[in-house]
Amino acid sequence: MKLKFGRNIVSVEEARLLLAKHAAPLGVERIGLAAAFGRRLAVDVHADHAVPHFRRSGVDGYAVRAADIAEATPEAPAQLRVVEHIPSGTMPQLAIQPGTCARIMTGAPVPDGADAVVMLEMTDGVEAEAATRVWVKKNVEAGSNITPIAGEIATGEQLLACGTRIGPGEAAILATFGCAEVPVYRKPVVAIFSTGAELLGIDAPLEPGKIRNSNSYMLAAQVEAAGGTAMVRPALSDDPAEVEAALREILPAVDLVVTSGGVSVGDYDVLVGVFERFDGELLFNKVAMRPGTPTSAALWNGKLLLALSGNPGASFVGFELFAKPVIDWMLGGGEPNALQQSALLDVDYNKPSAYPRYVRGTRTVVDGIVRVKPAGIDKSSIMVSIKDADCLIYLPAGGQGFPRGELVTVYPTGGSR
Ligand SMILES: Nc1nc2c(c(=O)[nH]1)N[C@H]1C(S)=C(S)[C@@H](COP(=O)(O)OP(=O)(O)OC[C@H]3O[C@@H](n4cnc5c(N)ncnc54)[C@H](O)[C@@H]3O)O[C@H]1N2
Ligand code: MOO
Ligand SMILES: [Mg+2]
Repeated sequence: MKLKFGRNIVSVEEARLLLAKHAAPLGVERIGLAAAFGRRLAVDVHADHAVPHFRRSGVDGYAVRAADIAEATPEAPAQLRVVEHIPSGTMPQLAIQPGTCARIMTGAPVPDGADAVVMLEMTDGVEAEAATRVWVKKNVEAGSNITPIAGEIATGEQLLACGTRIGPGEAAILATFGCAEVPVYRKPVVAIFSTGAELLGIDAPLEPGKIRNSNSYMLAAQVEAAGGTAMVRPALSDDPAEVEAALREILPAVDLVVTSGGVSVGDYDVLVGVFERFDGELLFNKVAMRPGTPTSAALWNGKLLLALSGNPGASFVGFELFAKPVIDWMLGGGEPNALQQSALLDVDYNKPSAYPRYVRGTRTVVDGIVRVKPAGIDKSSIMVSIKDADCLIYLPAGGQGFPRGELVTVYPTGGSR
């Protein structure tokens, strides 16, 4: 099989579908709630009790029978006998009988017999008698300042769906219901290999003709932002047998392998050689997109291998389009483009393209409208502008380019999904 020039092209969407078939959620682990932020739940969460589970006072004041103070005014306050004091966390001991009340604090259980709580500010007490007698200066409606049992959440209600990412609101729910240990999907471990004889370690001095391996660290940061665990492996040479051996060795220990470089038509484009000799299943080896047209993917012993173009811009974009959704599917997530936005193009973009383009973009919001422009020079060999990208600008194929003011679709990059 000769792949270098004979390749079957698939669309970005087709490529994603091919990957999705092999990117099921990983196993489930139970971890402490504080360690689970950002992870995805592996179960539905239902309320096993009501919230609140007692009638809860919303203010500091007196729990009363509304009928007892129906006529109360500042001039003619209603006098009530205080039968007990109820701090938060303490159950009342006495029911409220006509003519009596209980001093009660915010969040405390309202005693039986009471049907309203009057705020402290609406009452007067004589210092010496304050503990036992109060004058209420205003009437309140029955139900005032009391949250009824289940007023917020009913028993049995579904609160969170399997696959939900655990953020602040989810953390509050899980804590409320005593989920000290949370079942979440395991984080995918992603091995990252760069290929190419020109690559130096990042701690090595520069040598003529060589460069330091920046892609591996860029990709590792992308893996972590996507919710995976990055495992940066030493860069590989241009020898297909050596690359195949390194990939075979790491495969059992990881959930996904991402390589960068060596997928084009060059003499030393080693991944092409690996795909020609290996015993896995090639999923695709050309995608209708720019940059990263030669992006390839294979299935090897049940594990996905994603081979990204080596140019830094193409590696970055390829990761966002393909590896990020794979990692999120493994984490129990769903739709990869859920957070796509519409934005106004802020510059003329005059480069037409035979394939859809995914341009690294920088967004701004002006008067509530999202505007976007390319992040620096839009060339896949350019690394330095990646730091300025917060999205990919999708530009469909064909045409004469796109004028400033055109409404375009953008996909947020990095941890934003
Ligand atoms: N005759 C053709 N030549 C090229 C074509 C083509 O269609 N016909 N496509 C060009 C495009 S577009 C791209 S993208 C690259 C893809 O190349 P590879 O995926 O084979 O990647 P390499 O050849 O290994 O490297 C390309 C470029 O990127 C630098 N690189 C690679 N790895 C790293 C790394 N880990 N850190 C930093 N920089 C890296 C490498 O030194 C090269 O400069 O092919 C074009 N050529
Ligand atoms: O297709 Mo290359 O991958 O543009 O940059
Ligand atoms: Mg090459």
